[in-house]
Amino acid sequence: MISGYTGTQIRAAEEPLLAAGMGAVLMQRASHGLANAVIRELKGRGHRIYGTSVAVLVGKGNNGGDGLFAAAFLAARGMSTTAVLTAEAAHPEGLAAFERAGGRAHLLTDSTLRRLTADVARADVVIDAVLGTGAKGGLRGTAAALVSRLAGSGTSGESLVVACDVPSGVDADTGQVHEPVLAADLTVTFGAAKAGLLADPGADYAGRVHVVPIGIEENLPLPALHRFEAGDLSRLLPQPGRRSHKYSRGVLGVVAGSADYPGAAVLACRGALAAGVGMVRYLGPPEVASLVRQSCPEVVCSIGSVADTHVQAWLVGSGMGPGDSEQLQRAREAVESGLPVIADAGALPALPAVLAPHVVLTPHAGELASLLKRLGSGRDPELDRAAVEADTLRAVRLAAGLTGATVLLKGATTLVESPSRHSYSQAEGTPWLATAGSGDVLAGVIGALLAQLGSDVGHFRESGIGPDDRWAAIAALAASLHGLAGRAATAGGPLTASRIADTLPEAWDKVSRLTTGMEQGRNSHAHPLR
Ligand SMILES: NC(=O)C1=CN([C@@H]2O[C@H](COP(=O)(O)OP(=O)(O)OC[C@H]3O[C@@H](n4cnc5c(N)ncnc54)[C@H](O)[C@@H]3O)[C@@H](O)[C@H]2O)[C@@H](O)CC1
Ligand SMILES: [K+]
Repeated sequence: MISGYTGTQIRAAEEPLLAAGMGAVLMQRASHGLANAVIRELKGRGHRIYGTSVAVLVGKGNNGGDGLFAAAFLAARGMSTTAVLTAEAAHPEGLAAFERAGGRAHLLTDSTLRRLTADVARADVVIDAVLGTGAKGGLRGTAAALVSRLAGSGTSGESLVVACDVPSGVDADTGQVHEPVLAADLTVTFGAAKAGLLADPGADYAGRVHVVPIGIEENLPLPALHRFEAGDLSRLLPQPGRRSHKYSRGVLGVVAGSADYPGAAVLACRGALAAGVGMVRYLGPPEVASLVRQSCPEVVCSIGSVADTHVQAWLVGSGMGPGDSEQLQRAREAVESGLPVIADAGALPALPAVLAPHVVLTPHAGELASLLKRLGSGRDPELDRAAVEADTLRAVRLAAGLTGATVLLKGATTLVESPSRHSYSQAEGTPWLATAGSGDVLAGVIGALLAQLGSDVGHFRESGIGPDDRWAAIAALAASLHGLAGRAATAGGPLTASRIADTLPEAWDKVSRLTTGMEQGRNSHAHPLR
């Protein structure tokens, strides 16, 4: 499990060590970790270290100090180092160490902007150490102009860009982005992962994230965000026992599909079957049921009522529209049943405003904006799709708080939020997953895991996950599996939703073979987060 913390939490954890006079030690650990990560990355790419050029963009605070000390380490390894000071003030000891090591520092002004931009664009490595957790807002003045020019010319695309702690302009707490931001290939972050690196749009700019421990770990509070890793899946995914039978393994009821979108029902059923549910019972219009039967002979179809259908969980809404009144009525009955429900797509606007944690809503950004608008989102009635995308963590938290339901926001990074503010962020997927029907398969996987795991409070408690938060954990496990299946199904080319379902058992099998021992065997100084 990866834990994400807000910048504010990290700064609070640093406080006792700073009070004990350990500030300089923390900065040495951070900057050493940053320099080592740069060296590892260059070696990994087959580049030599000696003679390779590095330009560090330096802000006036401690983030700039980290950058200067790291550049001093790199200069000592024979790299050709240039520091671009974006403010008249710079961390004095850091600057002194950098100059002692033979580095050259230049002040960025209107008159040096053009020349220094060209120098930075030519560097093999660019370290962004302008703003860290102490930033208010984004880059300004000549620093903003330099980064805009680099991004505009595309020249930074040829350099290895490494962000120090966070890409400057990304809010460490929320992942909000203040443009312009230099997109990093790698973010080397100190003490623990920042929540803003694990949520979009911040994650778009962070690249891979490496955590460098600096000795604050025992002061850290409960994390703001969690991310399951393969070892967690191996521990938490259900495994049938020797005496299991199809009913004990979980039965999922599916209310999905319509005359317009019959395929959604098929894909939801395929996702559920691929995710190990004991049985799927489908309720819906005869023409959709007939397609489901043809495509998935395993599914038991009927036109019965929700009340008469014995299941452990319901999936409702995929491929349904506002005109599908009979199906929407079934969706509402499923929610009223008190059983766990995954409510997708067409069901979202049709459900009561106040729900419960065992109801998992799965909107994309546009659907979440509509949901928030319908709920009157209190302080912010203007919250539209763009606003949701610009501040995903806040939007998903708002929705979980207002509805009382568990909310999963689909996207490049999937966020899941329980109403008691237990948050997950999963990013195993690939952009190829953005294909029609992919969300229907995800709904099926969530439904299958709700049916199999929903009643097993103890299973989650053993992992420190409380009863009301287990629904979010189940949704996050499903998002993770869906992402892993998508990644396994593409060799770098297009993907269909059916392939995601087809590949899912293989992805499940692969993670189930992992043991947590493998996780412990990892290099504790560099945790690759994606
Ligand atoms: N506090 C600590 O013990 C440690 C901090 N570390 C580093 O220190 C960073 C935090 O340092 P600071 O608190 O000095 O703050 P930052 O270095 O993040 O930057 C803020 C500095 O720039 C100014 N500033 C704020 N917003 C600005 C903006 N939009 N444009 C221009 N200037 C702006 C502030 O007045 C402050 O001086 C961390 O991100 C990390 O890199 C590490 O060295 C590890 C130890
Ligand atoms: K930075």
